[in-house]
Order: sequence, then C-alpha cells, then structure tokens
Amino acid sequence: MTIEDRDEAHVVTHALAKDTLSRLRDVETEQVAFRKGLVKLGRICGYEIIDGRMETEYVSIDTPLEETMGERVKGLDDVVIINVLRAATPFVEGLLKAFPRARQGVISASRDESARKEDGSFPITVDYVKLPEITEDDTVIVADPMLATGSTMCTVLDHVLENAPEPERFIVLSAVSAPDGLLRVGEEFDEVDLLTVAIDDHLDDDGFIVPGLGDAGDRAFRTQ
Ligand SMILES: O=P(O)(O)OC[C@H]1O[C@H](OP(=O)(O)OP(=O)(O)O)[C@H](O)[C@@H]1O
Ligand SMILES: O=c1cc[nH]c(=O)[nH]1
Ligand SMILES: [Mg+2]
Repeated sequence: MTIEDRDEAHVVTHALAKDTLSRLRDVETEQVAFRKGLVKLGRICGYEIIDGRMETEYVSIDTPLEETMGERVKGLDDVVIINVLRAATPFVEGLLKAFPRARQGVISASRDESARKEDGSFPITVDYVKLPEITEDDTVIVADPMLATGSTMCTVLDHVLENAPEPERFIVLSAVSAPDGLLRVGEEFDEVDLLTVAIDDHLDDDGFIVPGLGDAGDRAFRTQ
C-alpha cells in the first residue's frame, strides 16, 4: 500500500503519482500534457483508494475450465464522485477509470481572487449544484486537484453533507495541498479522510500554493 499517514493528511506516495505530479509542476508542460497528466494522476489515485481504503471479498468463479475462488472489491458499485468545477474535470476523468460505475455529482465553485479576506480565506461563488443521493453504503470522493486556503472545499462540503447520512467512507482528494487548507478542512470536517499527493510549503500573498503548479484550471483549459 502506498498511502502514508501524516499529521495533516494521508499522502499517496506511489512512485508514478510522484512522477506524474512532477511533470504537472513543470512550467514547460503545455495544455494537452497537463490535462493528460491530471487524468493519469486521477487514475493512479483511484487505484490507490481501492488498494488502501477498500476491502476485497472471496467469491466463487466458474472459469472456462473449473470452479475456483477469486477476490472482488467490495463496494465498487457504491461510489459517488463529486467534480468541483472546473479544474477537477480531467482529474475526475481519471478517477472514473478506476470507478467506471460511480454516481457523479457536480458543483461549480470558484474563488473571488480580488476579494481575499483578512483571515486569508476567499469568498466562494457557487453557481451550480447537482448531486446524487448519498447513502450509508457509499464511498464518497470529493475531488479537486488544488486545496489551497480550503475556502472552496469547505463550501463544497457544506453542500455535499447537507441532508446526507454519514457514508461508509468520505474522502477529500487533491493533487497538491497547502498546510493551511488541510488544517482548515480537517478542523471544520473531522469526519473526512484527507488524501493528497503532495503537501506543499506555503501559500503566497495571492493565495497560490508554493511551489504548487500554478493555476490548474487555467493550465488545463488554456484560459490564460
Ligand atoms: O482552497 P482554495 O483557496 O479555495 O483554492 C482552491 C480552488 O481554487 C481553484 O479553483 P478556481 O476558483 O481557480 O476555479 P477553476 O477551477 O475554475 O479554475 C482550484 O481548482 C480549487 O477549486
Ligand atoms: O495554487 C493554486 C491555488 C488555487 N488554485 C490553483 O489552481 N492553484
Ligand atoms: Mg475550482
């Protein structure tokens, strides 16, 4: 298993996750490679979630030759993935390769970067929310590649948890996180399992993660 427990979060330490993230960080990585990298990282994280968080059960199987015992992952049909628009879209595309039958939710949330508050958080605009019903049997994965101040994720979680029962597993998955954001989400939502590929050093004065990878949405969608 390649998930390590740290104080702030659980870290996916698979060598391919580190390799892929390093390519994403590189300023020379252009849009298509960047987007494909996010897809790949989502797939790796999905496999790591299955390996590190889910269980298998023994089942009887008839091969063409004889009956034998095999293992199946329990709960693969009870997965909900929440896509936090917009940067999470390619990341979720990768996750869906690991969980092809997941029920999907979408939340459009963006931070108002011109109005950073004194406490360092951002006002978050939520334009669209469409969520599937969540049940106690579900593994819920809220995906956003960037967790900076945590303002977006806290707002998203308020929506996701509203009227939802406590699911079997509740995972917040990011590629790059700042310590501040992890701390904030962890304090406000102690029921969530924070999973990330990297915990970076700090946030700059504009609320960007350093060293980070820049603006994930802009790099994936070529809007700058
Ligand atoms: O932890 P926070 O300080 O809230 O920052 C993280 C958020 O910022 C980015 O989204 P952004 O608002 O830039 O929108 P985008 O995905 O459309 O680019 C990123 O995708 C996260 O959703
Ligand atoms: O560093 C950051 C912070 C928020 N959103 C991003 O895309 N990058
Ligand atoms: Mg966003």
